[in-house]
Amino acid sequence: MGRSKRSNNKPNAGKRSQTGGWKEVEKENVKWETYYKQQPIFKNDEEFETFKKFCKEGLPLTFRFTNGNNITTNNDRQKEILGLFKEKILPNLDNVEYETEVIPAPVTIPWYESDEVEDILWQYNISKTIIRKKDQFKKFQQFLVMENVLGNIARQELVSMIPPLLLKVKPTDRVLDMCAAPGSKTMQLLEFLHSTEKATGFVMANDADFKRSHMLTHQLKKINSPNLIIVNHDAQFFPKLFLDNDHKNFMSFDKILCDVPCSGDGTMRKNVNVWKEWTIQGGNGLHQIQLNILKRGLKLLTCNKYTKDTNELIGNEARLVYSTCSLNPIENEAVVAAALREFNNDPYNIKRGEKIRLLDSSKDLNGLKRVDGIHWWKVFNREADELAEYDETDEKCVKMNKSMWPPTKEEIEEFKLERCIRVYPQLQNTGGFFITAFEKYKASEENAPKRVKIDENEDQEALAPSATTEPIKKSRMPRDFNEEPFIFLPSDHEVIQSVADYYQLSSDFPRDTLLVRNASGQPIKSIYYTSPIVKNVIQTNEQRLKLVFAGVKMFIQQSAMKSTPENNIANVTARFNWRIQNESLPHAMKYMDLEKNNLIFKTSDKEFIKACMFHNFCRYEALFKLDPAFKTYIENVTVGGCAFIYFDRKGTDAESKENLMVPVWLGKNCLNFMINKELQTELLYRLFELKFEDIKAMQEKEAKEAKLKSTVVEISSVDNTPAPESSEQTEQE
Ligand SMILES: C[S@@+](CC[C@H](N)C(=O)[O-])C[C@H]1O[C@@H](n2cnc3c(N)ncnc32)[C@H](O)[C@@H]1O
Repeated sequence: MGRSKRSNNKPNAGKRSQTGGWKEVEKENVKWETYYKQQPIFKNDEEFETFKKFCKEGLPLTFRFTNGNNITTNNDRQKEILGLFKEKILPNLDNVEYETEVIPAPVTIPWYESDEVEDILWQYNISKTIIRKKDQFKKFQQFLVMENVLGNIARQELVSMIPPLLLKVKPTDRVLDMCAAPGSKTMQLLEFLHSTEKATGFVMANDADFKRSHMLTHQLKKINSPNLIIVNHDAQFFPKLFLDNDHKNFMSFDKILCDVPCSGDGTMRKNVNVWKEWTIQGGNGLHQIQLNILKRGLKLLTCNKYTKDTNELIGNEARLVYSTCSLNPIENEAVVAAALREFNNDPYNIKRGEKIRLLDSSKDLNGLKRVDGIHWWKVFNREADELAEYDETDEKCVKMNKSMWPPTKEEIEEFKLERCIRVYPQLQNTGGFFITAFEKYKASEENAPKRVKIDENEDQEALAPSATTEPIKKSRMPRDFNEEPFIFLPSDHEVIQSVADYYQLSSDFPRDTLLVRNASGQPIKSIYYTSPIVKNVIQTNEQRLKLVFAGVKMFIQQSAMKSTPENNIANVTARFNWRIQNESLPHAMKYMDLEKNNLIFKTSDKEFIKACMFHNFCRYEALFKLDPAFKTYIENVTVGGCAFIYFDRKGTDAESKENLMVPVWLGKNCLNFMINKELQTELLYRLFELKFEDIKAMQEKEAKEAKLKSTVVEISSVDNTPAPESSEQTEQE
């Protein structure tokens, strides 16, 4: 393997010293070493030394080809970008020489399977430092960054991808990600939810940290899912949500991810400060909160039911995955054992006949090298005293919890902690991770206690301030005071009527799931679209949820034409100022008839598309010359509004090329592709094989010219606002 001490010890692995110089973190920690050597994790010192050696090295690069925001259509984009990587980038990465090393080519990871596309996950044993230093990698890095920004490639540590895989999310699932920020696992959950055309379930991503919960919004925008809800709660007290408007039934979740806060000692290859900061107290101090979050998750989980005679699962399997990026048994097996012990002995659960157990995942993720969970471990206090058992009268046990100690002999039999998964850095050159899957089930009826009527109020989860059955007064509304509200528009609202008419959306377009985010409740700037289930969850639980984000921005009003009482949008016939946001087009497209919709101009002419894409404002005369059919189209369409160019690439090009539909703004004399600068770059590279340098030069030239003409070219703005007023200005000049 191309691993050299020098190349993998990253120079940025440190912190500025007080004198201003760069101080490298020393990759040694005696407390950590002593602690782990005493645990029954590694067979002998030699095995520990191998572990330590890997912990000191930089991590390989891992990247996954996703379907980006193309989630509701087919996998053509994913296949095309993967094909491009294999054809144009990969050949340059084979056995690259660097100083005295030869770095082998990237390899695929077989256990990340997708039904549709092969080879979606890659690992390349090279550090970021070399990538930046060596010119040969420049194209590869530009490609990675470009596709990552657009959400077509996910950069995520290999082991961090395991928990969502084990959750086995289906498009119909109600999914809760309890500790979600920064959101790399939520991305995967959404990818799985949208693995078929129609996702009827949803993913609720939660984080207790207010800022981090807002960060999730930014991160997850890449995937632009109308089935996502972002909330901000302490997961220990996550509120029980109602299922329906009459507030009679509580909702349970089919899949729950509990990727809890942890000491992170499995991430020391990436987060070098762990070497400096690791203490015994770090893990000990997190044990209780980890247990509380896990217990809350188990409470909210759907209970699996089995047939009486054959013990077969009825319906879909519900499961919860608990994970940490730590290898410390106090944060892992001790938490899992305590949850099993407490849940299965809780009189409330016994009364309901509900139990929990660990699932056997040994047949899952075929090819992943892993080690079984452990049954016993040593417990140390912050002074590193080894404590044989918990004694509340012993001073040494202050700040310790009884649940930190290993299970009894009987419990070992019952708990099956070997079903937990431990992944060590040396097994397949990754970080360290701990993962285990739980199910909640009803004991088969022969053994179950007689059915008893359950009084929900007995449920101790009233712990949660917002989980009372009393209606919550306005002053106690959990949403943050400064947050804009989420207000659904009535389905017969005139603006909805007008967008549906203008874009010729079919009658099954869900007109009642569009919302606005302003106090007036009127569509002023943007209209967001959610899936029906998301609308139901939000409306039913308005008083309980601290909602951060939901919905994808679908319609945006052009600032040039504000809707006023005098200028009633419904009366505007010559011009229409609500455009469709490019990223949300895959959702809207489902309700458009591509054959009959006369806003769509179809072409398979590469030169035509190139001309449109190359210039921010492309004059019609030039385009008429390239494709005379476009003249007829323009003569019959309303200029001064949004329309679409559909680029059919199957006819002219080889298979597995993505057909593209792009929103355009039609001015009086020219056309403007409404895509942002990042997508413009990507498409010019992907479709026309232009070099990055040439694309950049072209974009700079366009921007300069636009400036010279004092136009407001906003093609690069985040909102990809095409600024029709600027088209107008350009045309007038
Ligand atoms: C290990 S990180 C989660 C990583 C995330 N799952 C991912 O893959 O990107 C733990 C997260 O838990 C959040 N957190 C800490 N305490 C929490 C609590 N009581 N409830 C919910 N989230 C919490 C932290 O803010 C942090 O973002």
